Amino acid sequence: MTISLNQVGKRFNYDWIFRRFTYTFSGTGHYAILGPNGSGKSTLLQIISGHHHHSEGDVQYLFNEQTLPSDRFFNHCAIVAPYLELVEELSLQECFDFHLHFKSFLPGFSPREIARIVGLEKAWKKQVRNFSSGMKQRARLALAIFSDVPVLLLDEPCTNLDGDGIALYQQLIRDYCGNRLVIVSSNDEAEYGFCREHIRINDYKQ
Ligand SMILES: Nc1ncnc2c1ncn2[C@@H]1O[C@H](COP(=O)(O)OP(=O)(O)OP(=O)(O)O)[C@@H](O)[C@H]1O
Repeated sequence: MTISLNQVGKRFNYDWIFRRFTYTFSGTGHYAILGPNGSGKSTLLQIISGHHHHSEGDVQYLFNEQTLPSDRFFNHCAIVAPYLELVEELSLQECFDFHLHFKSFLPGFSPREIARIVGLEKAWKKQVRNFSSGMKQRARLALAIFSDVPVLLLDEPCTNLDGDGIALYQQLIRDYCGNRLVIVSSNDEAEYGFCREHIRINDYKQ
């Protein structure tokens, strides 16, 4: 997968959040979008994912050397982000079943096995509404990282995780993300330390 942004800018009302962002994300690269609070990291990730529309410039997706319409990109990526809510009424088991209507898991992994790997085996029948915030984040990570997709978009992926949770996240990245395109929006090195490419959003103000 190749994602190319050419002269992309985003404006909310009269405020430009960033401008003239030109960059290509490709192959199995690992990229970190860095910058202080409110600088536009999350907004850029949401433009890449298609959740937000850009105000100027072009975003193009290339898959198997063919142009992918932007409304099809969603099938090829999985997202972890604080604004993406789990369905609170469902149990973890139901959550995984629901997810499987849209995306498959990596070959060889059953939902139960995935729950065990992320330390949620005891919560299998528990309603998500009764999960702690860290348990919800583990569930979000599980659903995204074990999705059989070539692109992972991670927005503040260690939000609400304790030390063990952060170590788990880093292990999941090592074990399952080596052969995928990963873009992390963060200002915490524990979240993006594995990324070789660093993009500073503050370089794209005006
Ligand atoms: N829907 C919106 N309407 C108006 N302004 C918005 C909207 N969404 C984001 N913004 C503004 O865009 C700017 C960038 O926000 P964004 O969430 O992308 O920052 P961030 O770098 O991810 O910050 P943080 O590190 O705090 O998560 C902020 O000034 C924010 O207030």
